[in-house]
Amino acid sequence: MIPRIALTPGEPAGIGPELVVKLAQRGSAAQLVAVADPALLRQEAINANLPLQLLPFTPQSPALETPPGNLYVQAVPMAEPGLPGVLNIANAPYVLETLRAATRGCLGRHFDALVTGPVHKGIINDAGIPFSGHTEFLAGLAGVGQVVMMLSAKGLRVALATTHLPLKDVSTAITGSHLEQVIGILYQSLRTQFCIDSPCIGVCGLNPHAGEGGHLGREELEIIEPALTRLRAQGLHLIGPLPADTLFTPPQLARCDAVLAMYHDQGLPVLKFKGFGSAVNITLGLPFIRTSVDHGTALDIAGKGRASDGSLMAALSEAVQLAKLQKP
Ligand SMILES: NC(=O)c1ccc[n+]([C@@H]2O[C@H](COP(=O)([O-])OP(=O)(O)OC[C@H]3O[C@@H](n4cnc5c(N)ncnc54)[C@H](O)[C@@H]3O)[C@@H](O)[C@H]2O)c1
Ligand SMILES: N[C@H](C(=O)O)[C@H](O)COP(=O)(O)O
Repeated sequence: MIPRIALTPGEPAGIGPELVVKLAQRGSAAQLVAVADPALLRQEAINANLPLQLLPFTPQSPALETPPGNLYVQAVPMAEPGLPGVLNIANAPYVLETLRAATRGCLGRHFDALVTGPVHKGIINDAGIPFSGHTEFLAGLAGVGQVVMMLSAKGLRVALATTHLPLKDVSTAITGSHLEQVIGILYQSLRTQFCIDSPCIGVCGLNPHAGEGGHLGREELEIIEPALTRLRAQGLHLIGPLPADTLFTPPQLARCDAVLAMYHDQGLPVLKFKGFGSAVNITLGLPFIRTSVDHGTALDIAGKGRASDGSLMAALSEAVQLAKLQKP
């Protein structure tokens, strides 16, 4: 099987388009289809002094491998030409349209997976479009109520109970039924997508020292522990809730196939310290495979030829592996 992968380069002023052009230089045993403005990709190739031939993508034809220096393209036009490092609200709708087009292709089974480059959440909001991240946006497009963000580095998987939420709203968002849904999706994905028969999930507490028996917060006693008890009764192997600074130590991590952090900056700094540059962001619970890079738009180095495509390569490789598992 030759997997057909949709690639969205993300924010046109960021490093995403450059990384997609770099990735194309390697060629691929998968069919790589950039869902993007062809003029942007051509300009990036000229800037980087790299060869690039854009080939038309026809969803009805059988999937083909991608020769080095080539890229299939499904065209989505930008509103205005972009400059590296310079955000432009006029192009925010373009960024979202690439995601809509790629998602339609995934839902219609024209693509076997979606690999996303980094978007700039701020400029999309500045353009007047509420947007908190791919994870929530793709769930909305797919009509799925709950998905789970998981980042994976060598030897560590970290999933999040809440994603792009102000810290002051985290505690109220962590309800028993929410945790049961999130842990249920994580557990099933570890079994079916990552082939772990009986996964063990380590669950962080929310408060310092997991609440210190109720003296430093009661969410562990009143919400997290009861949810874990209900899930254990269904046969799930769960550790915790443990203080995050205990769970993120080598002896505890050695017991777990994944860690569930209660909020973004409880889990992702640890994951990125371990694997930034080659880690992969995977959305669990979507009706299609979606992986992404572990970094942002890096406006400070856009157009300077310094961006590393390590995480994009890892995201592509993970997507291909998951697609082959799903459709051998
Ligand atoms: N997958 C995504 O869409 C995604 C992920 C993270 C952040 N973001 C968004 O990106 C924007 C900028 O975020 P930020 O500045 O916090 O993080 P960032 O990852 O863009 O940059 C942090 C630092 O890492 C460097 N860096 C990042 N990627 C690199 C690469 N591939 N090669 C070399 N150096 C690299 C940058 O130059 C910068 O110094 C924000 O709007 C944020 O929301 C998007
Ligand atoms: N939370 C992610 C990170 O820090 O790497 C990033 O913002 C991307 O999230 P989405 O895939 O939802 O855009």
